Amino acid sequence: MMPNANPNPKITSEAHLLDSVHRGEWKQRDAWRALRILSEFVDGFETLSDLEPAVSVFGSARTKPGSEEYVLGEQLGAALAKANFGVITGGGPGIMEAANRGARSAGGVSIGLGIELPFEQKLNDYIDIGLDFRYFFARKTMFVKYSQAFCVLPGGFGTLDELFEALTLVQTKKVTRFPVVLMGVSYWQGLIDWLRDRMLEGGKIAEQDLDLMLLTDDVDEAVSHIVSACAYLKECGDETP
Ligand SMILES: CC(C)=CCNc1ncnc2c1ncn2[C@@H]1O[C@H](COP(=O)(O)O)[C@@H](O)[C@H]1O
Repeated sequence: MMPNANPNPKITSEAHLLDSVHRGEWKQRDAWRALRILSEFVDGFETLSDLEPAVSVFGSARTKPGSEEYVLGEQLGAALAKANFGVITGGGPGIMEAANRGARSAGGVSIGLGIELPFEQKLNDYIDIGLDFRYFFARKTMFVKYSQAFCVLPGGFGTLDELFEALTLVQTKKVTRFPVVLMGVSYWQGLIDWLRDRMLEGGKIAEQDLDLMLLTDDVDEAVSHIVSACAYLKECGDETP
């Protein structure tokens, strides 16, 4: 077994909620937890409901400042801000920080939706509107509800979770069709090939499901794709262009 890097991690509220072992707690505590969950939605709705159009940017928490991917995140944040989009991230380090930093440097609105984690964590230094969530599912609702599009840069499990949640919501028409841009062709191409060769070939998804994503390295292409998709959606509703 791998040694745990932190032998005494804090037990988060979400870990208590999802605990499937201590059944005795369910009856006494979960009803109260429901109220805390509700308050998280209320805070999110109240803080974000006046937000101008925005785009969520996802990507690795581990990307180092100054790296090629970090610079791409900064450029994307700045270009989105110049196109009058607020930039929403998970509020953490890495790509999240890069996109917030780029947005702020271009004079845009920079939003961070942080998450309580078992280890010390604070919002990055480039955020104008910041919220801290205890529950991933409440936070995810905010990303979807207050974004016009998702941009996904290279990342790990968290990034894939956010990408596939968005694609599932669009595919099942739980949200109106909105643009999902994958940035970083060499990083994502293997995944796209696998989706085509295994999922599509195996009949697990439809051809049009792959069309939900634009794959590019080009920040201007990403932003103009989002701008035109948003203009189309405004005019025509959620019919596929
Ligand atoms: C150094 C480290 C692991 C810090 C973790 N700190 C985090 N702070 C905020 N959001 C996060 C964090 N880790 C993962 N996420 C969420 O999951 C995505 C990144 O996960 P990953 O690094 O690709 O898997 C982000 O878009 C974010 O929404």
